[in-house]
Amino acid sequence: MTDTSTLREPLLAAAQTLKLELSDAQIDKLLAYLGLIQKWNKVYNLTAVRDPRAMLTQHLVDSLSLVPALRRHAAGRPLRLMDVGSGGGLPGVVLAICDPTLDVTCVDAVAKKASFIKQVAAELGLANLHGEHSRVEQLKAPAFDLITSRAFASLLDFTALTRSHLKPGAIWLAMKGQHPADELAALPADLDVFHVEQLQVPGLEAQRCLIWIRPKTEG
Ligand SMILES: C[S@@+](CC[C@H](N)C(=O)[O-])C[C@H]1O[C@@H](n2cnc3c(N)ncnc32)[C@H](O)[C@@H]1O
Repeated sequence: MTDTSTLREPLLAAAQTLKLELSDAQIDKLLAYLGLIQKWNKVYNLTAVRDPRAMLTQHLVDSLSLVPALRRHAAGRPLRLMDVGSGGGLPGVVLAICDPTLDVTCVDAVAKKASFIKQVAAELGLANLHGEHSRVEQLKAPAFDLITSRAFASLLDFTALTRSHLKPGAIWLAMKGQHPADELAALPADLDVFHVEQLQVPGLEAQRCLIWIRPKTEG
């Protein structure tokens, strides 16, 4: 596996800034995951970011910024989560590592990316991580408590394509850059955007926010 030991200190510092408690084993797994992305990037075409330090900040720490909010919401409940358009597993793999009570399915339309997730699950011993090769609109799977996405689609497409996969009472969590006013305005009236949360990503100047949505009829 690629040596990621020089990234341990910056990762620990980022976790501390996010006030995120992570065990040594979780830090080890996050670094090992980064090592697997670096090792297999050319084969699986996972990310355009090549520099390991940039990968740490732009992908791993960016995904980690979602974890405090998710822990607050899950409060230790064993929830089923789908990360749609997960690509190389962002944020799905990071969530599976940081919260073992979540059962995480990473769905992607590209077979190689779903294979990479299965490989990560096997190599890191993550029994709560699954890779599914499917367009999400054709996915056959039991319903989920939470559906996340990062750099996947507009809020309208994200919610429309995945609505049939929500359990009663389930919610969507969309990771976005700048506050997406136009995308929010395009959502149908039967959806409730019940929280828009600013995220601070240590080391990133860019704006980030998290959009919490649920169906009004099932809220
Ligand atoms: C820009 S990438 C983002 C990957 C990852 N979430 C990230 O933040 O790095 C978008 C991903 O969505 C996948 N995708 C696009 N349309 C899809 C669909 N209808 N169902 C499942 N995956 C899809 C693509 O194959 C691609 O891997």
